[in-house]
Amino acid sequence: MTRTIKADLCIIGAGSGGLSVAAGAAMLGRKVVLIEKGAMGGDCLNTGCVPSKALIAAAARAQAMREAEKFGIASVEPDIDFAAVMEHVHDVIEAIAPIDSQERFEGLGVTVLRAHAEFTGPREVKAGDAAVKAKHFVIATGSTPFIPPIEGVEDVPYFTNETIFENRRRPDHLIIIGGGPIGVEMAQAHARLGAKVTIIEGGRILGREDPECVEVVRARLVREGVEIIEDAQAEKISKTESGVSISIGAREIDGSHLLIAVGRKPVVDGLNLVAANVAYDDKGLKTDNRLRTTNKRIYAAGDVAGGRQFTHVAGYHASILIRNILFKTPAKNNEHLSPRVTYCDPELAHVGLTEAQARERHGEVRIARWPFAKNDRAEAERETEGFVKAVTDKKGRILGASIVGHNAGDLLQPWVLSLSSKLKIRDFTAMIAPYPTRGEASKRAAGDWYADKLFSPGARRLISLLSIFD
Ligand SMILES: Cc1cc2nc3c(=O)[nH]c(=O)nc-3n(C[C@H](O)[C@H](O)[C@H](O)COP(=O)(O)OP(=O)(O)OC[C@H]3O[C@@H](n4cnc5c(N)ncnc54)[C@H](O)[C@@H]3O)c2cc1C
Ligand SMILES: NC(=O)c1ccc[n+]([C@@H]2O[C@H](COP(=O)([O-])OP(=O)(O)OC[C@H]3O[C@@H](n4cnc5c(N)ncnc54)[C@H](O)[C@@H]3O)[C@@H](O)[C@H]2O)c1
Repeated sequence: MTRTIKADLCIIGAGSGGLSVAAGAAMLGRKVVLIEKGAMGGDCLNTGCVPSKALIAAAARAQAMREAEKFGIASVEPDIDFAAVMEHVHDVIEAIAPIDSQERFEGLGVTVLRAHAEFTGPREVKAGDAAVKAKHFVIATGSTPFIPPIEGVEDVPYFTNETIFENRRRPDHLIIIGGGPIGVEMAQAHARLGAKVTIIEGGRILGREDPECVEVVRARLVREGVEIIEDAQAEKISKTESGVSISIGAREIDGSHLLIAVGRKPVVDGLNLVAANVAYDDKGLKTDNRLRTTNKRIYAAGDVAGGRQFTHVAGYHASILIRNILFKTPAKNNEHLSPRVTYCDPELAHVGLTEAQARERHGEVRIARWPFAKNDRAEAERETEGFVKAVTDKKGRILGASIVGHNAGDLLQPWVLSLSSKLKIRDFTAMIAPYPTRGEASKRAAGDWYADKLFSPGARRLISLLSIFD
């Protein structure tokens, strides 16, 4: 028999987006129903950010052992127990899982239903034996791996991010189709853990990023033994005795395992969105700038909203929805100010416009730059690859920043703040940065922006003139 539950807010999907909306609304005293058909925590906790970063951390330890010699410590080839590495990955998931758990959310007062949800009308959802009637709905159903229609793909075994962290046997030769963030992060991690790795990329690896930064990452990947084949379309995949074979033109690449990482598609199937009057396309739900769908009582959050696919963006969407739905203040989605970081080594972090985008939109731009090769901390730690690069308009308004180097994701944060707070490059020069930190490179980049003017013949003349007061 169907039971009816009435709520202020019904959220479909307990991933990064749905959980953040649910927690905020429950803590503000609203009656919330959260529906999840799979594991609590969604993609990020179970098959995305958390396992990938845990695997990357293990791989970094292995690499540090190989490179210890530069510190006067004997380098050794690590003895890697791949199954134990995956145990570590799952330990990390388990350690974080309680924060996203059903128990925690029930403790906050949320009604959690573990079932597939689908709309039965514009203001009603069915989930298991429950019919949920709510004043507002949030669709936060995320995304799944896109599997390209390459000939033979249906007849071969392959990993996606949903299965690769279950693999307990080190691949002899992992072929990765797709050189985006998933492809690059997984390539380096597996190579460092002892697998031979080949990336097959249709365009250029990390194609959204500043090419100058990508070159630094590419050089490191190649140095560590990752084979990168770019501008290459996989035309056919076949099963072989030892694994798979990929045809690219006349070339055949044989490997033991295959990972497909060519992008993700929004999860809209099975929601009966027609009954809810919610429009969507291949990119996701159609929303306005307040994240409302074509049904004004139904909102979107996270990957399914059709914008950037990051956990911090899903969390940001949640804050926009809380303001729109609960505080009734029209809050706009400005996710173009959100950063992105690829957690390869060296990391590649970016916010705002790239140099190419800035030149296209603003014409004349100026670049502030500082290499880690001129940073004392980087030198002490023998991690001098990469640089800070910021793009400004003629007057010093910051338009974007890219950092490639060790810990770039953390180093990017002041630049993220500078964009959201509309700071200028001179604000960086006014800051006192602690010595010796890698973060000093950002201040030095800003100083570099002024170098031409500060040390110009005109400035020298002025100083000479002022010396009459000595
Ligand atoms: C390998 C990998 C690494 C990543 N690394 C990072 C990173 O380092 N940093 C970063 O910011 N982002 C990263 N991401 C992206 C990040 O994981 C996603 O952007 C984020 O998880 C999206 O959250 P979401 O809430 O939109 O969707 P999800 O987390 O996918 O949650 C959606 C939930 O909805 C449920 N659901 C779907 N349909 C229904 C239904 N009909 N009824 C009930 N429940 C339903 C699903 O089961 C799922 O649990 C990574 C992604 C991958 C794949
Ligand atoms: N560090 C992070 O924050 C992080 C890490 C992993 C994933 N993510 C998120 O997950 C999303 C999905 O990642 P992704 O790497 O799967 O997708 P992506 O869309 O970012 O990159 C996919 C790559 O595959 C290539 N490609 C597409 N079709 C191809 C084909 N047939 N043959 C060869 N190459 C092909 C594309 O040119 C592109 O470079 C990311 O965009 C990001 O939002 C984030």
